[in-house]
Amino acid sequence: MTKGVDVDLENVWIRFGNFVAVREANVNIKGGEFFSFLGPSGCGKTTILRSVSGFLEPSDGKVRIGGKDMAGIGPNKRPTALIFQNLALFPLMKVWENITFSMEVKGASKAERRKRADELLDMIALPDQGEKLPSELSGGQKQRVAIARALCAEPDVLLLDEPLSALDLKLRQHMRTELREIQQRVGITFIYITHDQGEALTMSDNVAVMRAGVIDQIGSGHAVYNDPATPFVASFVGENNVFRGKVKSIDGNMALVSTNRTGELLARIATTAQGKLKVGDPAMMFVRPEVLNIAPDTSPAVNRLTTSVLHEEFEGLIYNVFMEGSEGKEIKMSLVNVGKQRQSAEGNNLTLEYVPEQAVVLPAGELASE
Ligand SMILES: Nc1ncnc2c1ncn2[C@@H]1O[C@H](COP(=O)(O)OP(=O)(O)OP(=O)(O)O)[C@@H](O)[C@H]1O
Repeated sequence: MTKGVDVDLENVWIRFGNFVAVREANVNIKGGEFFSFLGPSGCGKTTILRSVSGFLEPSDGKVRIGGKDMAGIGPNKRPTALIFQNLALFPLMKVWENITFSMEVKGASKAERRKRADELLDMIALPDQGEKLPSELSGGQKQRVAIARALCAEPDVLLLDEPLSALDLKLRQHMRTELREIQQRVGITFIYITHDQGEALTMSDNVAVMRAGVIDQIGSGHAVYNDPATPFVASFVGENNVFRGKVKSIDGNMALVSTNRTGELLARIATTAQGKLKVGDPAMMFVRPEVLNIAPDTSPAVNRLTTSVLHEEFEGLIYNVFMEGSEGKEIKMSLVNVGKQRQSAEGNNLTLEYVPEQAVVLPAGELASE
């Protein structure tokens, strides 16, 4: 099987009439990487994928695969294979025939096809299932057969457009691990489209977070979660509490933000804003639910906020405590369940604290809508 090749988008714009679906996309996807485009519905993820697969030409800019400019090269001539949400296996063909359909079209012998099907069935951990019909497989098994069918054509790049969204939650979570394992086994470039941040973070080497046609950030799951480049990324990837205010002072990479309701809050300036954020600038401070804690009486005043508890919920692994925030938004704190029944604080005031380095300050900007 071929190893993956780089996929590059250079200054790619895609317009439909006056509507800009993708704005100035610059992306370098390394050969053999699992790369995801993550963003809400309608942000342009599928449109980007279509420009890589060749079903759509960019209005401006270049798509390169393996360094080669793809302009004017149709989908059948590109070293890519595409997997959709609706897999559409051929219902009357056996699993092994489904997998090797592309070889049959090219006139390969039955013996060759059978041999290749067995290799691919091993690859997707479904040995000895080749004689079954698709209707005799589970949803997850069908998904794996669709992947094997796409891999049979020996693409350099596999494009996956929300392939797990039709599966139920448990299977979806299981398939994340499977997909990642298959990708590591075959070693080719996977480009994955999803609006599910859990999927993107668990499987990807790198993630591009998109908002309304614009790529806000490209980085590892760790980077986009812990060091978001924009308020949109901070509020779209995972859960976050946001506090609005103005920068009161800056000391190195730390900023003190005066907020309207919750006093002065200290946090680390996000990497992209370091050296740019100035005293007096409108800012947003983000602190994740798992970073908040109940403050002991001795903690320093700058990392503390006092607010009233509205309600609590028990989720098994964690207790979620919802408190009064500003602008009608609740503040959420998640406490790990250590096996002791928690005394509910509903109706009381709580003073919270956090480690300032684990909270992030960004210039004020657009948030993701729920
Ligand atoms: N052929 C087209 N003509 C006009 N507008 C289009 C066309 N294809 C897509 N769009 C618009 O471009 C935007 C991006 O669409 P796209 O399908 O890429 O979104 P997406 O991020 O994949 O969303 P979803 O997660 O819902 O599939 C949308 O506003 C969509 O309406």
